[in-house]
Amino acid sequence: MSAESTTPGSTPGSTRSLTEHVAAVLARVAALPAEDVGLDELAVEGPGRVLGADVRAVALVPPFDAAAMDGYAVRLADLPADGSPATLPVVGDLRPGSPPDRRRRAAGAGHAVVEGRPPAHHATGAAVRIMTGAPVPGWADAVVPVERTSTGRFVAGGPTTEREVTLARQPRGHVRHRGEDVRPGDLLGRAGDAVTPALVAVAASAGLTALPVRRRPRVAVLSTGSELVPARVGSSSPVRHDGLPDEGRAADPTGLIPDSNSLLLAALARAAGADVVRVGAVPDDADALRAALDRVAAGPGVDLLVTTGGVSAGASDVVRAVLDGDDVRLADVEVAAVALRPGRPQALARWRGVPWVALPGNPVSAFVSFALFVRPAVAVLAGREPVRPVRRTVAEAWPSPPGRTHVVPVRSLPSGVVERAVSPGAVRGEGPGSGAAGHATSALLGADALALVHPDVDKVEAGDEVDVLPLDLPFGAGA
Ligand SMILES: Nc1nc2c(c(=O)[nH]1)N[C@H]1C(S)=C(S)[C@@H](COP(=O)(O)OP(=O)(O)OC[C@H]3O[C@@H](n4cnc5c(N)ncnc54)[C@H](O)[C@@H]3O)O[C@H]1N2
Ligand code: MOO
Repeated sequence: MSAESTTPGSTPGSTRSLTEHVAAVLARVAALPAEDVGLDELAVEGPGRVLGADVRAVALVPPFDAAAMDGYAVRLADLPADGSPATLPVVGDLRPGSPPDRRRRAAGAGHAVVEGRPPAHHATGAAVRIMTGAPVPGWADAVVPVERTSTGRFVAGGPTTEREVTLARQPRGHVRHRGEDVRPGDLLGRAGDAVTPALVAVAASAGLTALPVRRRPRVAVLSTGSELVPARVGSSSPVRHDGLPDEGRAADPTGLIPDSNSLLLAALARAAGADVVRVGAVPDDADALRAALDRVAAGPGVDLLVTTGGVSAGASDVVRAVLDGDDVRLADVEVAAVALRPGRPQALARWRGVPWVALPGNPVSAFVSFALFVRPAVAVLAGREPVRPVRRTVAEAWPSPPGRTHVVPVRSLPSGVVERAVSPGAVRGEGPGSGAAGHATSALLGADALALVHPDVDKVEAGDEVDVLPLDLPFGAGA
């Protein structure tokens, strides 16, 4: 994040810039230890694992000289140098999986041992049928593709029938040479790189059976608010579906709303490469929150607690009530007003030693706060570099209230410029919809990045460049 000035806010606690709060969060986490995990497990586990150490090859790839084409292995010296054809006896048939002919290579002469046939000796040389991937005999130095020979083609599964073959030198040898791809000691991946499908495959080819990877961070997410009910189909949904003309606008009789934040944060944490423990909603009751935190923090291996809501100045702000109280389980409390819109009220602490990032409850604020503070923390725990903002040109002007970093959900157009992502309400001409409002979550639906407009800027003009934090790099290799 770029450096910026701080602006006083109404939320109690110290006032700080976005950059300062990012630093405060990251100061509380460190890379988890590395452990060796088998390639078979890594292959099916999915993305999110990061190398804890450099990885080097221990074997040659290819491990032996191998045919790159189905055809005949020959010794070039046995074929006329002017490219005219020669007829050679076919003395063997090598398939992938056949052992290399070490005995004859060591002797430096003679021909391949034919499966089921005795070795043949021909003063003028010989050819051996060879299939792609089979070891090339030590005496041979080229493979002539079958379609360039008198045989024309091989019949799959058919016997070796031809006793001789007519062929000529080809411009290419069609031999994959031992170790030409990878040699022991070659660097395959660096500490901090994401485990990719290619790395798993190359490591296997290069003689490794496991990789040193950091444990996947385990993140517990918990939302607070007595207004929250689980978003379950068929439950006592507070939304009216009575078919009245004002359906969807009717005043909700219960004051309850679906708990969308714990779903949002769980999905974001998963997309950031974490394992997730989703607690769901806890009512605005300090004892209930303390008990929920205890249940999560006492469990095995939770590396980060993330809560939403209850962090501002309201009478029922339960996170504040717990953070402001005296408790032996609580440590290192920082309550901050961050010069950020949305996402100003923030708090940090430890509960039973587990780092706790308390995000505001407004859903867009929670989303933005996750992207700015929690995703980088997950990256650090995982041993990855956090995703960094990039510069992008904006397609259209928009107002930007100065004094705070204005976070605007944007989407990238095919030309690479970005425009604001808007909510259905804004499309209808109602509501703020630009995502500037902390509650207009639907503006996030089409967003692939967050524009971070500097606190000094009061208007973004078409053609301006702004910092943009990509949202679509869930398991990025550190780019
Ligand atoms: N006097 C002040 N009031 C407020 C301030 C302030 O500085 N002084 N800050 C405002 C800002 S900015 C924000 S953001 C919110 C954040 O407050 P809280 O973290 O205490 O959030 P809540 O009050 O619990 O909830 C805010 C809003 O979001 C809805 N919400 C909460 N959790 C969920 C959930 N899990 N799923 C869906 N929706 C949720 C909640 O119902 C509220 O509408 O405070 C302002 N007030
Ligand atoms: O900052 Mo609140 O987080 O504006 O919505």
